[in-house]
Amino acid sequence: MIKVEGITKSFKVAKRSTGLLQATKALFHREHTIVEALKDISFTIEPGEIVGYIGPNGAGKSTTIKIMSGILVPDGGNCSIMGFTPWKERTQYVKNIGVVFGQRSQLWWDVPVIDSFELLKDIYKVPPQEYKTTLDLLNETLELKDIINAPVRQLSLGQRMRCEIAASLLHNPKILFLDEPTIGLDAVSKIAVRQFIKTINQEKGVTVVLTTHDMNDIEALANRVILIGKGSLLYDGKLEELRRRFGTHKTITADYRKNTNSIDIPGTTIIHWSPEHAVLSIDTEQILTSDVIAELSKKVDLLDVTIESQPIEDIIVQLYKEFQI
Ligand SMILES: Nc1ncnc2c1ncn2[C@@H]1O[C@H](COP(=O)(O)OP(=O)(O)OP(=O)(O)O)[C@@H](O)[C@H]1O
Repeated sequence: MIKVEGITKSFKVAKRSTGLLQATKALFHREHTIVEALKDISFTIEPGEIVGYIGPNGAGKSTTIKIMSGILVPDGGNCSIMGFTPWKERTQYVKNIGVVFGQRSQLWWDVPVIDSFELLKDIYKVPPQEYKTTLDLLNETLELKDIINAPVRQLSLGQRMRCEIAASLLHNPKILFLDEPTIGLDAVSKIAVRQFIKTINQEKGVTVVLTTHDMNDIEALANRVILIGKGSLLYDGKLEELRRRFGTHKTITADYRKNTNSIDIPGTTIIHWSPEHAVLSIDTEQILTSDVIAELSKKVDLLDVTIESQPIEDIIVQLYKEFQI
């Protein structure tokens, strides 16, 4: 469905000069630097997938989404999405995709949301009956009824985001590009947006490409992640595999009968200790979790034990450090 092959994109950025002399010189001769936003990016995405496209600030995520949605033209490489080259056959192509940029609005600021929807219906030439059915469904699932008649400028961020997502789906696209759809939302709105994305993926088979800095979005939605850093693709695979390969720590919390002996176990670090309670971090490359529990039970009279995997957030931070991005 989506095939990206060897995409490259650079931006020419004017160097900013400090000081009056340098600024005057810059009037006559402006120096530029080249930012390589994407270097040879390739991947394919199958119909019905939800893919998390992640990486630190400036990695090239938005640039990729803009190329895939036809807004930007790459310097090199190919991109074929449902048989279209996005930036070449834009008018036909955009009927098949929905795009949400969390930081930018596609709705008209001063008019009621419903007026923006009507306009989008006309732009995309959505048949009236199809529009009504889709709108009814969106109204219900995104709970738009109370906000649809208000102008966008009066909406909270969470309310606006629900409207943005609805707007991107009015023409029943097969693919949805979401660039940070949960940015700035409160916990309840984030869960609602995630639930909705899951529903349209499962019930309507919409393919979703999602960029986010919120690893909870990724855990809740994406089976597969593509990680980029400084314009290069660093990992493409299952989230579970990422956890297995790079998640090298677990946390054990233990409650036991009063004990003042040492609970030092090689391969573990004591994060917290008291005579009846301890929290240990285990390096799973050095020792098995089951061996730690066995060792612990020799040293103390265990009452309760919980084991937690390393949060995906930590694994990603560790990866960014490892890849030096
Ligand atoms: N229009 C532009 N002009 C100049 N440089 C740009 C432009 N758009 C992006 N860049 C640069 O390209 C690089 C990639 O930017 P991009 O917005 O794709 O990153 P990102 O991964 O989406 O980052 P973030 O997580 O901060 O949104 C950055 O170094 C950015 O400064």
